[in-house]
Amino acid sequence: MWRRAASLSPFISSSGSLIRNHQTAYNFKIWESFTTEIPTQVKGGKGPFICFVLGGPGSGKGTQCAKIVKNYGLTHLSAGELLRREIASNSEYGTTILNTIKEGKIVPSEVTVSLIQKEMESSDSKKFLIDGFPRSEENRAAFERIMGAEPDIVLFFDCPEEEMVNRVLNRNEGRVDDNIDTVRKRLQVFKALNLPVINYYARRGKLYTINAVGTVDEIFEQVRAVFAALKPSLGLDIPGMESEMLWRPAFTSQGDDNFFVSVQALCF
Ligand SMILES: Nc1ncnc2c1ncn2[C@@H]1O[C@H](COP(=O)(O)OP(=O)(O)O)[C@@H](O)[C@H]1O
Ligand SMILES: Nc1ccn([C@H]2C[C@H](O)[C@@H](COP(=O)(O)OP(=O)(O)O)O2)c(=O)n1
Ligand SMILES: [Mg+2]
Repeated sequence: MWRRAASLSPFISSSGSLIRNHQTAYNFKIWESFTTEIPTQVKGGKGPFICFVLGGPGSGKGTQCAKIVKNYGLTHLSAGELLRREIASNSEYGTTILNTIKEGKIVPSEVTVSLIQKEMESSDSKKFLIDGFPRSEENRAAFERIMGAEPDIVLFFDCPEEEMVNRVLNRNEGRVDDNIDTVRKRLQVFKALNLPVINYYARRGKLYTINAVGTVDEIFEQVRAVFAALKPSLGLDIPGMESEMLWRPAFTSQGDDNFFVSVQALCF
């Protein structure tokens, strides 16, 4: 079992804060603290690499996580999937979880964190993609308290509400929460409880905001740029991350011009 102190090391300060040029779907203050600084938690085998994946319902988190897994081999833990599995297993919390999800609300943090904890501690992986978590300050604090860990980076899929609603209503996976009433409630909960967490990580210099409008591949190119940007400062120090992944150039299928255009689009 791994453990890591919840304290943070200083950031590498290489290029200062930058302002993004795409209008955020939510008019909040990512731009004030968005930065290209690469967080450097104390590495050296103390804990796994952790990437949280955030965004509203239908913003494309799961879709992009599947591509990250395929390209970079991180272990994907979807908080929502773990909760749905718990419902399906008729566990003691099943009914409460089901009702909470139908209402578009957030399941008590202890339940969700203990499911994540079980997965992480029984896994040999050293690099985790934790999707749909933390969805509230309470989620975040519970993870830090129980796991003694913080994310190395946080991806935020920034998507306009109507696009998210359309995607959810067309998702077609038979989910109890994919209906107009629940998704509207979920959007309210997202704004009230999740945006503050996203802002928190922006202030900590850990947030990478992805414009979630476009084709799946276009969006993934932005994700690829984030992982490429991690390479120079984290080098081979991300436990378990193969050198091949870390040294793979971004946008291999495109020219250098496209690379810089895309990186600027991501960062400014
Ligand atoms: N870039 C995209 N453009 C259009 N539809 C998308 C895009 N990305 C994902 N989708 C679709 O939108 C729905 C929600 O995507 P999903 O990955 O489940 O989002 P989330 O996990 O954030 O709720 C799915 O049906 C998915 O196939
Ligand atoms: N940290 C979390 C994650 C999900 N949940 C619950 C509440 C969410 O509306 C549902 C579904 O989450 P999931 O991440 O699968 O949903 P989306 O992929 O964003 O549509 O699960 C939770 O209570 N706490
Ligand atoms: Mg999802």
